[in-house]
Amino acid sequence: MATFESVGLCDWLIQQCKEMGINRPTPVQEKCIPAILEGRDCMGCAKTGSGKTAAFVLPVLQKLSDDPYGVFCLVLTPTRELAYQIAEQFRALGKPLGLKDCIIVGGMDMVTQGLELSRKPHVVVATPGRLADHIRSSDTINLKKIQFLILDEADRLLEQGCTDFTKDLEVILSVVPEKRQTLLFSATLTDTLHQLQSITMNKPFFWEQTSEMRTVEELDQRYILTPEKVKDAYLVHLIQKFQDEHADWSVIIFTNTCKNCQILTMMLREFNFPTITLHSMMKQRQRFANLAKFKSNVFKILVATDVAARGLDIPTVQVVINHNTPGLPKTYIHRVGRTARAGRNGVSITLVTQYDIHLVNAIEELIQAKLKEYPVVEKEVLKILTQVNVTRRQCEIKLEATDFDEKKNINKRKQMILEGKDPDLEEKRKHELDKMKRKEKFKGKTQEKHLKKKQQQQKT
Ligand SMILES: Nc1ncnc2c1ncn2[C@@H]1O[C@H](COP(=O)(O)OP(=O)(O)OP(=O)(O)O)[C@@H](O)[C@H]1O
Repeated sequence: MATFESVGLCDWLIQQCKEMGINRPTPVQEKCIPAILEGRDCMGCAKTGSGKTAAFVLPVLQKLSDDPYGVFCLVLTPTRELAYQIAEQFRALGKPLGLKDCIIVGGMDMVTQGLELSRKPHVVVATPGRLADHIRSSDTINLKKIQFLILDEADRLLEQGCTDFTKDLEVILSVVPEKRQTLLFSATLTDTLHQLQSITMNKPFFWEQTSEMRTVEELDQRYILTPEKVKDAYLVHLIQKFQDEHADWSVIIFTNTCKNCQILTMMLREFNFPTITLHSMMKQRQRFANLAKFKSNVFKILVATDVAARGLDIPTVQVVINHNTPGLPKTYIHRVGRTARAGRNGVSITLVTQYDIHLVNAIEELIQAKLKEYPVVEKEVLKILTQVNVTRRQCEIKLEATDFDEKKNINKRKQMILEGKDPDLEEKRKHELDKMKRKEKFKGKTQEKHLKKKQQQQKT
């Protein structure tokens, strides 16, 4: 069995790991640490909660202690909360070095960040958008001598999703040296492999955990088939059950929109469940504060959008509930990976409507496992159905009375302007597109009707 000595770590780091309760390397650490210490680029693909962060933090710290100078390492990651979490790992493991780190994320003061950057931290952990803003607006940021560029959740950084990082990445890549070590990590690297390989320079060391299943064995993966209208009653029923039977468990509920997040939080609070929320329409300070309250167990239930789907490491999370079935199987892997971390057990329950069955099939194909039905006494759920739906409606009305939608609209327009688009023109385009889609749908339906009529006529 490998040890931290056998993978090449020096004594002070081994000691520091021990102090943190980390005694033996996990497989991703065992394979990737020696390659990184050798000076190779590295791509590591291992399941959620398998210790990928320490797989890059430890060798970087070792190299840094050999030759500490200037900005040594740049880590990019898709979310602000994750940036803080990674910086914490650097700080904890690098304590004996007196490591100086700097976190550059959106939603925080740019001037303070600029000052911190100018003090030459050893490690910069950043979200791409804000770091690119700093690079564009100032020539004092010097990343020309970094030795390591790390892309955590690398596939997310390179995919063109709703938050598209590719332009910001181009800006960042244009100011870092060509001669560097590039390290890419994620639980879902393989489908963006080609794109990722173009970022690494010298033939990277690639390691992927070989195992039939893409999710961890300690995770009990369940589903509940429910009509859309009964979903919330199931949710309240499940939360009540977990509260009654396992008072110390923490639960994350994932949902698809910020508004839904807000409404579900309000609704669960009406039922006196200690609930808190995390989504991208909140002020950044509030996001951090809510996450801290959830981590410290002050609130046991977190309702979040996919902003919390990747990377967050909260050991007390025993249950993940998907209030909506994720459209992308990859998102499912990351969401349910918030529980059953580092060898612990966990349960995930996905609420599935009759329209989502194809999504479940796609998920099962990717994870190479079948979800099992979660047993529920339906009678119990139906008992609370009316009360839950009335409460939800009341919460919707309450939220409509606030400026939530207006804020959302302003945020959307702000984002478009930042992306160099004209919000009015975009709105017009969207309107036209919707009109065309409606027309097509109508045409399809009429054709279908016509066909059915014809078939009936032929039968008679
Ligand atoms: N060798 C080890 N032994 C025991 N625990 C470890 C070891 N390495 C890391 N851990 C712990 O395992 C937990 C999960 O690690 P980490 O957050 O790095 O997972 P990950 O692989 O990056 O997951 P994700 O894909 O969800 O981001 C952390 O709490 C970390 O402290």
